[in-house]
Amino acid sequence: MALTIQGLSKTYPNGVKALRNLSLTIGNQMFGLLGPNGAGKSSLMRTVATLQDPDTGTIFLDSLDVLKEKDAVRKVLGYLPQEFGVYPKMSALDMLQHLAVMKGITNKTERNQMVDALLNQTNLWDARKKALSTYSGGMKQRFGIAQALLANPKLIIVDEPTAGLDPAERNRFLNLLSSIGSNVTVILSTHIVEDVRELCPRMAIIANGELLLEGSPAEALYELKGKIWSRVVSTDEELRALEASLNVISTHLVGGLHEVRIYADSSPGEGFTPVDSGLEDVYFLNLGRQTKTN
Ligand SMILES: Nc1ncnc2c1ncn2[C@@H]1O[C@H](COP(=O)(O)OP(=O)(O)OP(=O)(O)O)[C@@H](O)[C@H]1O
Repeated sequence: MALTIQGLSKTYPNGVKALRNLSLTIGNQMFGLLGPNGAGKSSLMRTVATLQDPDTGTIFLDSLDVLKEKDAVRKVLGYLPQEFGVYPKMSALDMLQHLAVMKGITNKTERNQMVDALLNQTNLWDARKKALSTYSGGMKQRFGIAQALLANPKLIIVDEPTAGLDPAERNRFLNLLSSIGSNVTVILSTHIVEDVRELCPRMAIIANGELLLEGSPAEALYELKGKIWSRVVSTDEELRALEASLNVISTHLVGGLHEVRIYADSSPGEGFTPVDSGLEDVYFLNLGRQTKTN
């Protein structure tokens, strides 16, 4: 299914402009929505999930008008919100059964099969009778995916699912996401560049409610080929001097020293070596461009 978002704007009653004339087309692939905290990702995801209305704009899921035909959208939607709420003393098994009934799966045999399959798929079978409140962060997120996959959704939205997971659990979670069928549109909203690099053939970068880039990570990386230069600087003064004269994309501390990454068509000066571009360069470069134009 294709999701077509056009001219979406939202200003909250407190005056915060969360979405500014945002347009995006999301096809049948895992789509990475990348942006820093406060970019507007959750506002966009909640709007697509029919939980809030924009001030202006339209959203279509194929020919379905998302903002008008909310019940029809909810039937084909699986959603893992950023805050999944309070985890009850209920077991994963009972909770999934309950949610399946709410989703209208009234046939008991069908429901049991679906719930058991999801518990297996999300590797929660052994813990299915334990209270959700006792689950670790990673188990909770896997349960979140299990409930999002109930009733075979055509559109799945996961909002910042890997934040706070340890590396092993994050890996497990990303593998689980990538195992979701290719006939489903999955939107992965995240501020973690690596999540998008590992999983998404298409992506968008948003910040401050605006679309900064839409495309494939591979294309975006190709555009930076040969234009990223790195150097280590040892003092803050040196760093500030570089920041004042060059297009500094990012600085990282490596063993207590600053490793500076620069965007330039040719060598920016002595001591710089050309380095492979990474998706993080694409991300920071786009965020930096926005800061400069605002
Ligand atoms: N209900 C609300 N009322 C007022 N302001 C809001 C509301 N929800 C979000 N905001 C503000 O809108 C902006 C966008 O928030 P949003 O949660 O959509 O961003 P985000 O990209 O998901 O970031 P985060 O990762 O921090 O959740 C932020 O400045 C946020 O403080």
